[in-house]
Amino acid sequence: MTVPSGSAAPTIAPPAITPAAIDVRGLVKRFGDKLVVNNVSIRVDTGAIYGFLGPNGSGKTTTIRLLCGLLTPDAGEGTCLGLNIRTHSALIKRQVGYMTQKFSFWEDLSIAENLDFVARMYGLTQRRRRVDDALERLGLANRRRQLAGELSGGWKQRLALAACILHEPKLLLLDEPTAGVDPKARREFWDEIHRLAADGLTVLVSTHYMDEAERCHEIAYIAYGTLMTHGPVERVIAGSGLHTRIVSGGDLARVEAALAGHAGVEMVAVFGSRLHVSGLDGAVLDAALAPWADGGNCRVTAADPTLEDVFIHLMNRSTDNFQ
Ligand SMILES: Nc1ncnc2c1ncn2[C@@H]1O[C@H](COP(=O)(O)OP(=O)(O)OP(=O)(O)O)[C@@H](O)[C@H]1O
Repeated sequence: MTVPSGSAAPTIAPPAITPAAIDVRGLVKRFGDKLVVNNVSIRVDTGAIYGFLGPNGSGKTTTIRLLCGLLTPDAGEGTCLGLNIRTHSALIKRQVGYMTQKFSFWEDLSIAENLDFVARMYGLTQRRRRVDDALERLGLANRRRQLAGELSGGWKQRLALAACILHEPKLLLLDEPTAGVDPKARREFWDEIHRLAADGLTVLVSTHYMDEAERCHEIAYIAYGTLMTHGPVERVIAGSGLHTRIVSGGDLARVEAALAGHAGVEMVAVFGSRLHVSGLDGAVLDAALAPWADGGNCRVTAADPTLEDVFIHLMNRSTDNFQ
């Protein structure tokens, strides 16, 4: 391309730097002699959906609470929404919407009445406008008069989410928000979360579902207080160092039994008519599979590890020091 003489050379715009919604370093939390959060540092971009995964009771909820000043760390520092998590927790809390695992409604009140009740409880101004906005945002407007007790699991979760955004928070904390909800309702719930994030809301969500993890912009895997990996899903998978082979055809149950516990084979599991085999060294894996690929009638192909492969691998490598 030629630049006409006399005109200024085109300038290259610098990459957009998103301010961090959360930026914390070295967070530590103990309950009694149990080290529940061990030196965790995390940065979450504004408008990002950040997922927390890990075994039950391994510190996900505690970490999320520390990140936004709902709990005070024993060590560590940082900011949430630009405010110091130690000294400004009251200010942070006002800008946080928290959907706990146990949201409760008044079953005999309608959806709109439940939301109005929540708005009154929190002393919000412009209640009517806020309730109408939340109903509209979450596709609940047509159901506003339906009793909460009659709602299916998916709609109940939406009502819970509506209650969390009534005060127009900047940060949403969702603690396993779709546990027990069917796949279609879960997908719709996540569509809503993406719409909220697109409008600038930052979302921290804990989940045990792989498909939900894959819908997060970034994820963190926490096992027994330790942050084992974090980043965008593709980077977490690539950084795992795992190699995976798919075995099909032949007597898969026999292959599985032979490979379980075999040196170099970290994981082996049947998925329908295919066997997933993963390990840290591709050559060792191929050597373990050679008798089945060459002598047997199995087909062995290389594949990318899935997120589930990576998480099971991480879980196998971590030790439960909470017991
Ligand atoms: N207030 C508290 N006092 C004492 N122990 C606590 C407290 N809160 C959490 N714990 C303990 O800290 C550990 C981590 O709990 P946390 O709820 O953060 O885990 P989690 O990963 O969110 O679990 P889950 O997936 O089951 O929801 C658990 O052993 C739990 O029993």
